[in-house]
Amino acid sequence: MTSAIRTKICGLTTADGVAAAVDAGAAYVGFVFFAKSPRNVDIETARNLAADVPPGVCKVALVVNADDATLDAITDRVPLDMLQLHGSETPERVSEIKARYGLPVMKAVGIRNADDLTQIDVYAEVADQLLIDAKAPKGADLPGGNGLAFDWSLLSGRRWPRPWMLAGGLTPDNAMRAANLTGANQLDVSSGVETAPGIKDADKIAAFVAALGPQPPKLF
Ligand SMILES: O=C(O)c1ccccc1NCC(=O)[C@H](O)[C@H](O)COP(=O)(O)O
Repeated sequence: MTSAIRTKICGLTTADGVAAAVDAGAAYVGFVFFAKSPRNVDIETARNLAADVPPGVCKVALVVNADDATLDAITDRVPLDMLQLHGSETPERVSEIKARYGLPVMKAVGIRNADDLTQIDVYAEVADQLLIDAKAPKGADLPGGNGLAFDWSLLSGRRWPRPWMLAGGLTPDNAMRAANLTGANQLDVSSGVETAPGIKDADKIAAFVAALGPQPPKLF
């Protein structure tokens, strides 16, 4: 039985959403910088939201194939604890970003079938943490945040030399089962705690975190 599971509430866009995540006991809060996303925030909004996050909760900026100018602008203005790379960033680019910004980097790896698992090993060499997510459907507008799960049994019994979190289609109802099946001790959720794309729901956030029991101390 898995216990002591940290949660990341991703795609927060309002002060109420941030407060709901913090009050529920989330270990991470995520801000999405991706224009096509219904969860996209601009830099000033993210700066204001981040200012409300107490110490001990990890503030994560999610970017997709961002160039240095974009990352410079975000990191200059927003007080952050981690960068999440959710595009097709190469291992070399992950290392470059780690060195340039001095922040821990979490690399998202998309999984559809067993062949995709090799990418986890590749990125475990360079990233500080991994986010193992469902691979977006071909032609999807968003590389993540699609509310889709992958076959969790693919991860059963596997271990990696880096901290990692599970994502993709998680909800208050399936979160504990997903953790038990995969061995994940960190879970990330976005759509599963929303009433509509981009609209977070405080009750669903509380239910998601509560479903996993007390939150352990932060890792980053
Ligand atoms: O959430 C988005 O809109 C998004 C946009 C572009 C890249 C990634 C995005 N989300 C990534 C996340 O970290 C999500 O929390 C993760 O994919 C799980 O999403 P969901 O299945 O909706 O819970």
